[in-house]
Amino acid sequence: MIRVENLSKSVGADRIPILRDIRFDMQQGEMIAVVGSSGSGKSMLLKCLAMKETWDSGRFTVDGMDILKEGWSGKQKIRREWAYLEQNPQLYPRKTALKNVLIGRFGQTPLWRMATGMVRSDDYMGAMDHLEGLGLLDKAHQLAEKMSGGEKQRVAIARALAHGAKVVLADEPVIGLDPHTADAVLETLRKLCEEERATVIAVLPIELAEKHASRIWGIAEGRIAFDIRGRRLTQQEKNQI
Ligand SMILES: Nc1ncnc2c1ncn2[C@@H]1O[C@H](COP(=O)(O)OP(=O)(O)OP(=O)(O)O)[C@@H](O)[C@H]1O
Repeated sequence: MIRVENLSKSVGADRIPILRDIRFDMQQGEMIAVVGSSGSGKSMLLKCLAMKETWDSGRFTVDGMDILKEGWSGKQKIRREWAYLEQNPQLYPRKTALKNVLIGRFGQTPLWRMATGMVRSDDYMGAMDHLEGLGLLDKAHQLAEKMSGGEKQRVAIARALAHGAKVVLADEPVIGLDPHTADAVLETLRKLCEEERATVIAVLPIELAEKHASRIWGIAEGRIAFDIRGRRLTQQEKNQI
């Protein structure tokens, strides 16, 4: 179980508040969509959860561990077990899509194998399966630098899946994708939740959130304005964000 209590974050010399008193519990297997207008704090929320940004205050409990109190080892737990997919995914430009996905398994691969570049066949098959699931089988041997933004996003998702991430934090993972591919990517993430019991938190447009997510958080002025499950947004909720 993951619990966040009173997460607040402000920035700059003037301490402008960006996140205010965020609190929630989430369980394994949930697919949570974060919706809200531009500048409402969606990306900052994901960055704080990924421990890419410091917290001003709050409590963050994951599997019974008090992440902020644990300091470095708390941060390491999140970095090891969670995947953060930023808007512009960081890939190795001179490596192929497949190699970029396999790099995601390095945390679980012996050092000598990383050094020699020898990859287990089940790692290879797993990486190809993930690329296929995300519609990238024909791009497996293409250099990352030659891929479009949407393709790079999908390689980054495949890498997170190959890494066996327990929680995937995805900032606008389907931006720029055609509707068919966007649906396929979100289906893949949903399957990950259902079959592997992973948790996904993704910033999405409202219509895709309603179609694919099991839970929707509406963010307004750095607060969770609503937290709903298993239904579409009401007009009143849409007006809140
Ligand atoms: N490092 C920073 N310094 C100053 N202001 C920041 C910083 N990071 C974010 N902000 C501000 O915090 C607010 C929330 O930013 P955030 O990127 O979380 O918004 P968002 O909801 O993800 O927006 P978008 O949908 O446009 O990506 C914005 O007003 C942004 O300008």
